Amino acid sequence: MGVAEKIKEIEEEMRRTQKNKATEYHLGLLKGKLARLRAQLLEPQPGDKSSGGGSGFDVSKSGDARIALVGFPSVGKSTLLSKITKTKSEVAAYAFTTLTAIPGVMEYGGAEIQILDLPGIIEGASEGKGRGRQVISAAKTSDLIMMVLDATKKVEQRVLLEAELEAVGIRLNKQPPNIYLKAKKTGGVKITFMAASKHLDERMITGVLRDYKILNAEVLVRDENANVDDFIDVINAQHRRYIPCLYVYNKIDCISLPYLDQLAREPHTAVMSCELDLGINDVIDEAWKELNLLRIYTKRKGVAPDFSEALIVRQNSTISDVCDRIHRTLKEHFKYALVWGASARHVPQRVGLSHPVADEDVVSIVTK
Ligand SMILES: Nc1nc2c(ncn2[C@@H]2O[C@H](COP(=O)(O)OP(=O)(O)OP(=O)(O)O)[C@@H](O)[C@H]2O)c(=O)[nH]1
Ligand SMILES: [K+]
Ligand SMILES: [Mg+2]
Repeated sequence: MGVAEKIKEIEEEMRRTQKNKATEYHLGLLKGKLARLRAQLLEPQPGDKSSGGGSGFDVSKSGDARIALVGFPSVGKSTLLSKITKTKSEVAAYAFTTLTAIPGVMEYGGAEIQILDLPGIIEGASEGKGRGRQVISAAKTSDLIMMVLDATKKVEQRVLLEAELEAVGIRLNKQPPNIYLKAKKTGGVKITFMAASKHLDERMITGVLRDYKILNAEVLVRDENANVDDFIDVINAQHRRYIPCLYVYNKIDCISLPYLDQLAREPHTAVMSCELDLGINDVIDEAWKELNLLRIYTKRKGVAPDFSEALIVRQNSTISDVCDRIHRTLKEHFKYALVWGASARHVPQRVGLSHPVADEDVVSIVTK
């Protein structure tokens, strides 16, 4: 029996099994097996270069971040790319207009963001239907997934897409589980719970580990809410990607106002109409927020700041990180910095290396 058939069989058994306290352990083991088989499916097959699990489209990363446009056919991914970048990607009313990854560059306040237009995917994509596997592999390399949805279609489209991404190890808007796992050579399995766990116990953990042939390990469960899915994610950490996701509903020109209002209130969601040029800027602003990056503009003494080029740092960065981005040895000569912007209490504020910066701050470094 091939891996794909084994997966089908387990999925079937899980569907047949009623969910209750008595079957919890059995279901947990099945989930572990399923994740193990899916990981096998993602390993590149010998002699299989293009459709192989691991490989996406051959587009090199560029700029400060990459956003992947993922969605069913004809939801308007290429229309959006053509609107927000200088790249033109073919747009048409029929499904699978886009057949490969089309990169474009979006300028955003001095930041350069690569936008990847991708072929539409369909249910079964994670098992390799259509270009599904390649599309998902490309999505896995992105810093943000923009899930483009057709506001006129059923809400289930979103759940279906999420399940496809989930199946290949993408976790949307989620932090890695707070569980420590280290395989050992000897000593058996040692499990410590930092607090009484609501969903995990020793039997479940050792049972799943045994299926992965891990017989010696140290496990530390730090989160009382962690469940067996989280534990399986930790075992399969090398195949997991935790990626922020912005749900973008397009074609709002075709839906009612109350429904539009309802969609717009969902978390991590933005709504737009490429046709009427509505909401596009909000989509871009929201995407920038989800990326968790900060734009810092540098200023030389006596000269106006240069807003055409931003230094990009991660959220929670400090002046120290900004210095590192400017030059490797700048900190050695650092005296103080002047900051204008949201992070400054008064402008300009004189600060040290540990001062946390905010998006769109203007920073001037004064050296000894
Ligand atoms: N009503 C309406 N139609 C739109 C909107 N945006 C795009 N469309 C139409 O939707 C159709 C599909 O657009 P595409 O951009 O080709 O969609 P896609 O997601 O790239 O499709 P594939 O590449 O085939 O996966 C085209 O006929 C567009 O003109 C919109 O905001 N409102
Ligand atoms: K299309
Ligand atoms: Mg397209």
